[in-house]
Amino acid sequence: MKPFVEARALHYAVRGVHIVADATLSLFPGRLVVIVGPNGAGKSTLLKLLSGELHASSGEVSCCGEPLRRIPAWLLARRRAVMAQATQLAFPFTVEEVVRIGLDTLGVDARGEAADEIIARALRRADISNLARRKYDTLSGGEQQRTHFARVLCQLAAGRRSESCQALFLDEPAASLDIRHQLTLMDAAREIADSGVAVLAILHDLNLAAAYADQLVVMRAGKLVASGDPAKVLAGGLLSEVFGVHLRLCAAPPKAAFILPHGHARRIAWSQPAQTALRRGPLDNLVCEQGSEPCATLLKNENASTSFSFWP
Ligand SMILES: Nc1ncnc2c1ncn2[C@@H]1O[C@H](COP(=O)(O)OP(=O)(O)OP(=O)(O)O)[C@@H](O)[C@H]1O
Repeated sequence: MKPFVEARALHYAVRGVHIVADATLSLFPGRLVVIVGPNGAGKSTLLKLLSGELHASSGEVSCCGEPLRRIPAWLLARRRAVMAQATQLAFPFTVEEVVRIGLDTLGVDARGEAADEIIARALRRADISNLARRKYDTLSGGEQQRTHFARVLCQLAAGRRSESCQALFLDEPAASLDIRHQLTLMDAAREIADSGVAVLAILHDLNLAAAYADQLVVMRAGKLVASGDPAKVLAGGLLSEVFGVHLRLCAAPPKAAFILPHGHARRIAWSQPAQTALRRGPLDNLVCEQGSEPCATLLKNENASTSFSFWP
């Protein structure tokens, strides 16, 4: 399969400081790539280089085999949607108007029944239909984040009418979300990837990264220091070193589960078989068990057995 977006030997420097160095990465249709790494590692900068928002100091990014910088903005808007880490809005838009921007950027008819249906679907998928008429600047942080997710869903849906291959870039899309909306958003990202879109997400939550990524990329100081199957990347000692925290492996638990942090007590990330099982498993089956220790939430899936990583 050919990559949809391909970056080779990318460098990006500001005033002689290398923010991204020698980054080579391909995004394939149907695959969800997650980038993790400490603050300032260069993750957002790399996402901007791959999405065409920034141009590399050296190296090349191509999309469908064409150099990204040669693709006109109107066509790029149809081929890829970007949810930035933070978005400032200059006018007092309603939620629906912000989501409609996803259509306006494509230069397509943003009025009419078809457009309304795309917008309604995006609002529903991001669970903000009830907020459609609210002013964006009166929303909570998580509601604003879901509004921008709806906007990019809307842009992708409209762009799909003319472009069969697309990419979705998500920069910390779940940072302000509660656990249900984190899972809902990542489920949607997974579904979008499964529909043939190349998805790249930056996440700080290693649980989410482990649960949803097809490929996990670790960045440190501008460089890609690991890339591959999440279970392998998480199981090695690299993450302890990169994040400066102690990580040790635990024995397999009796049931596959996704355990969320309880205070600062523990963080657990699942290996690939459990991720697959979890994705397919029911999310309404909530129990609370982990030996004698309490844990905040545990999503149980009876069918899987697995090992997991444990941050005490
Ligand atoms: N235009 C710029 N001028 C100077 N420094 C910059 C510029 N853009 C980014 N940087 C620096 O480059 C580094 C990487 O920034 P980037 O936003 O890509 O990091 P990140 O990995 O996404 O971090 P975070 O997890 O905190 O969001 C940071 O130290 C940042 O301060």
